[in-house]
Amino acid sequence: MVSRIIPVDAFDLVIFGATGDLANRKIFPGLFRRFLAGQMPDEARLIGAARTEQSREEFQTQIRAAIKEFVAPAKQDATQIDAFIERLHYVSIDARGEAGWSELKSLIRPEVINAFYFSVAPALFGDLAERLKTHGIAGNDARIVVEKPFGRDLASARKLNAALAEHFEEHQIYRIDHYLGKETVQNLMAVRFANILFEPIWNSQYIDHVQITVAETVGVGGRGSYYDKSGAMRDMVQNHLMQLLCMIAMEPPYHFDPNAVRDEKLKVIRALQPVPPQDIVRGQYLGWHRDDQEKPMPGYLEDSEDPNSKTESYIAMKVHIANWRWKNTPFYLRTGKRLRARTSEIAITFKEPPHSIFDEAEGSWQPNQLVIRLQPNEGMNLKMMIKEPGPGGMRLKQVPLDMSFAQALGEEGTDMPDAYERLIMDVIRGNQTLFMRGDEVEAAWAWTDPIIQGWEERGDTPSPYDSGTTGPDDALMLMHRDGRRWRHIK
Ligand SMILES: NC(=O)C1=CN([C@@H]2O[C@H](COP(=O)(O)OP(=O)(O)OC[C@H]3O[C@@H](n4cnc5c(N)ncnc54)[C@H](OP(=O)(O)O)[C@@H]3O)[C@@H](O)[C@H]2O)C=CC1
Ligand SMILES: O=C1O[C@H](COP(=O)(O)O)[C@@H](O)[C@H](O)[C@H]1O
Repeated sequence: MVSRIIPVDAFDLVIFGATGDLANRKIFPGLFRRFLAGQMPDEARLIGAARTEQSREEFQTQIRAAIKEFVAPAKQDATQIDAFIERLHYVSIDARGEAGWSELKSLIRPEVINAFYFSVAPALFGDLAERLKTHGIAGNDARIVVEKPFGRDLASARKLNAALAEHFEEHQIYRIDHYLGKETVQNLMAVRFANILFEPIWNSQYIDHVQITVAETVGVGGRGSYYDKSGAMRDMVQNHLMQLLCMIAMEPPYHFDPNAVRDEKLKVIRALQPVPPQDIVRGQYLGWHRDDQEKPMPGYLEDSEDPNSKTESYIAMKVHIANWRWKNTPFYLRTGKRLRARTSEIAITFKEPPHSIFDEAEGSWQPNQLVIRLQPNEGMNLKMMIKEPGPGGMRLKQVPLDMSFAQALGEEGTDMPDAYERLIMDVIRGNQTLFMRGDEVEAAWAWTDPIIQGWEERGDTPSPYDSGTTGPDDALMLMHRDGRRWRHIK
């Protein structure tokens, strides 16, 4: 079975920052894959824009190389690449200058969908928004797509929102959080709201706690200067982990509709309790000499190039949501770089049955757990108690009801669009459900800011941890002292 392709209408998509890393690694390769999938109409036009002076042909050569490097060899069909490349145009534009805009205007067809992807530093968002309007390029139906980071605190996020709002309505603004474009993250909503099984027990009466883990093996090398001003809290928790938490915690929206979904997420963010310092562990990775590598891998302080940096590359925290559904069910979040494995998952641990009828089974009982694997091997695992087979009496054993989406769905489950492809196509379709609304981003910063300010005021230093491990030992204590354990990162 092959996945159902929903065709989009004709469009002109301008990518500002077309010579940059994100455009080359994700955006253009993703657009090529959508082209291969037959989702791009013949009339689609893709226009790259950046300051670099180059011809259309030189830009086409750049994107050819990007496709070669970042698209799987099995998809490298020369005829298809030629056909895709034909759709590419290039305009040299400085976001802060006036040259190039009339050339861009001449390429934009007002009768088709117009979208403008700001794949540039956030400091340029306001300049681009303003010039798109003053040069009469973006009409009232045009869409703009903005990348993260959307601010570094509440004040800067408000400023960015205000700068965009001067020229565009909220329904035209698509704030990207690429986690929302991941297949399994959307599956969370299907699992919760398309099945009757879970909803009656989806609350603090039945759920003991929730663990959200996004573990990475990569360090911050190459992005040290950006990351050092950000840290795991701003880079991952304020956005990606927050969105995962919202998907688990939100009330059922009345409809799968952009504002209905985002209203419910916003309520969750607003209900997040302040987090006291004892409920947060920050870490920073140390250098590592792996047996299989000749050279030692640098520690965070070398990667960040600031030998005194107090920025965290790891964070674990216990979060409470102050509402009826979640009172007394903690959410434990953790994310870090240079950990043992690349694993992203959400684990929901249920409470024990109110009374056990199996006296002999005492001690062997383990809680039901629903584990939703976001990556790798996307799928779900429901851990259940059954009788241990054999004549040994009523002894209980925990077994997994494990489903890998790839296996369950066959070809349909393996050839999924990646997050960026899906989100760009949603922009063209005009569907904002998987994009963050301005008030949502501000609410997330309003919760994050006091936590970061507390570290800065106290001069907190992150705990060092060995690369290739599960993070600092203090993070184990965060759970142990509550009589709980983190799931193993493997
Ligand atoms: N790379 C990634 O994996 C991710 C990136 N992001 C975000 O995406 C955005 C782009 O990131 P990335 O591609 O890595 O950045 P790069 O530094 O690699 O690229 C920046 C792009 O902006 C262009 N640019 C810079 N100044 C101007 C200007 N004054 N006018 C017009 N264009 C300009 C540059 O081209 P030129 O010099 O030719 O003008 C280049 O094309 C950033 O906001 C980043 O935070 C978010 C998530 C992941
Ligand atoms: O936005 C970001 O996400 C990546 C992790 O994304 P994934 O899709 O590979 O899980 C992270 O490495 C990066 O620091 C952060 O900016």
